[in-house]
Amino acid sequence: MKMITAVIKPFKLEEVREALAECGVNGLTVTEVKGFGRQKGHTELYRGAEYVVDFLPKVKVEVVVRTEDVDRCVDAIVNVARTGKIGDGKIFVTPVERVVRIRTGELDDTAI
Ligand SMILES: Nc1ncnc2c1ncn2[C@@H]1O[C@H](COP(=O)(O)OP(=O)(O)OP(=O)(O)O)[C@@H](O)[C@H]1O
Repeated sequence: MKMITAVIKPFKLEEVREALAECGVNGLTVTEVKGFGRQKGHTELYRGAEYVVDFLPKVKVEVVVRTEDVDRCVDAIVNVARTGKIGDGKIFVTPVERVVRIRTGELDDTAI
């Protein structure tokens, strides 16, 4: 099993959720985060003064999938989250050792 962590532009969340649902994903976790990549921050005007905003709002989507489903899910996220402009985000794939469904005690593949 692998954890796919996608940091995306917030307005892309709904499309990413739909794309993952079409891939058979049954659950995921969403967190509002801030970050920067090469995009860095930008300058914003607030009450007439200029402020440099160091961190931009992003959405982090975490989804654990079977290893054989990783490529399909990653492709699905890339396809809908890409605008072609800087700051489209990143996807990280990491190993997951164990999953437990608390209600039933089911484990791993059957618990995803
Ligand atoms: N190396 C990293 N580690 C952890 N989070 C990262 C990393 N790089 C980017 N992020 C997260 O992803 C978000 C979006 O990154 P961003 O798209 O700006 O990356 P980039 O590499 O600069 O790509 P682009 O050139 O398309 O802008 C960042 O705001 C940050 O939250």
